[in-house]
Amino acid sequence: MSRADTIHEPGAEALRLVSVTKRYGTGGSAVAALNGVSLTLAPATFTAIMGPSGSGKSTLLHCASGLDQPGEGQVFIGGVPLRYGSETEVTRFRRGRIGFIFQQFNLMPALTVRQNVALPSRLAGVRVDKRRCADVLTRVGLDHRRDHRPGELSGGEQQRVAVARALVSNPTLIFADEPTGALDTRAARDILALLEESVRVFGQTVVMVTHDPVAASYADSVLFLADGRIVGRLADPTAAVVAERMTQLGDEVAGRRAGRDS
Ligand SMILES: Nc1ncnc2c1ncn2[C@@H]1O[C@H](COP(=O)(O)OP(=O)(O)OP(=O)(O)O)[C@@H](O)[C@H]1O
Repeated sequence: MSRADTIHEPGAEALRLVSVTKRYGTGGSAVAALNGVSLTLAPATFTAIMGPSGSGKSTLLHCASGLDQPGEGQVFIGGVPLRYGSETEVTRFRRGRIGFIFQQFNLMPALTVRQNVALPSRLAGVRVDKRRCADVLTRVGLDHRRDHRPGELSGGEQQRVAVARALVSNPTLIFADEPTGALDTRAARDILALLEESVRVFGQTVVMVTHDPVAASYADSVLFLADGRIVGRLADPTAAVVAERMTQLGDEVAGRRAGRDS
């Protein structure tokens, strides 16, 4: 696969959220998982989302990617408003725009590696480009395992298949929810290197939720969330500085929650 095949044209923005709010439940038991979040990410950037447990990281990823619909606010992907409708419409909208990588890989155990990579195309009713599948499997170093099933692969290899599946439609945006959470250090490094390559070589935009300061240090910047709000941004993060900020943030949030509960 040549760089010219896949590089994305620079545009004004890859992702924009405007005053996105998401509440769960009603009345006294309502939880504001996101509370008026606005952000703009430039193309070909790598952003990590961090924050204490329950701060809204997964909800942010789900709302930004169309897996979930915000209660209020708007989401734009490459300047185009995210559309909600039937599953088919949403799947079509995402194709070529959005790729997902999850902590638990989410591969279909009965399908081969190649069939797993081709699945998003099939679901979107698009012809499966065998050459493209082979190219992305080569990129993640697994074309020689294309006829194996996920159960025959290590966790790190399964996550590399999931990366290939996310890349096959050449999306402008890749959302990763704790992509290294279930992996050992070496396998995690392989996945982070692939995400980094997507940004630096292929011009894609990566948004990654992580608890791991080392994983976050691969990003260009870290957005910190607390209680459903963006409370900080760190450019050129190092693992040590990220770890320190996370400790501070955890203490602040715990202090606020204790104050509310007393
Ligand atoms: N489906 C749901 N129903 C009710 N409350 C929910 C639901 N999903 C999330 N929440 C609540 O919204 C808040 C934010 O959740 P979210 O999963 O986005 O946090 P997070 O930062 O990803 O947490 P973690 O790091 O623990 O995965 C939490 O208080 C959570 O309990």
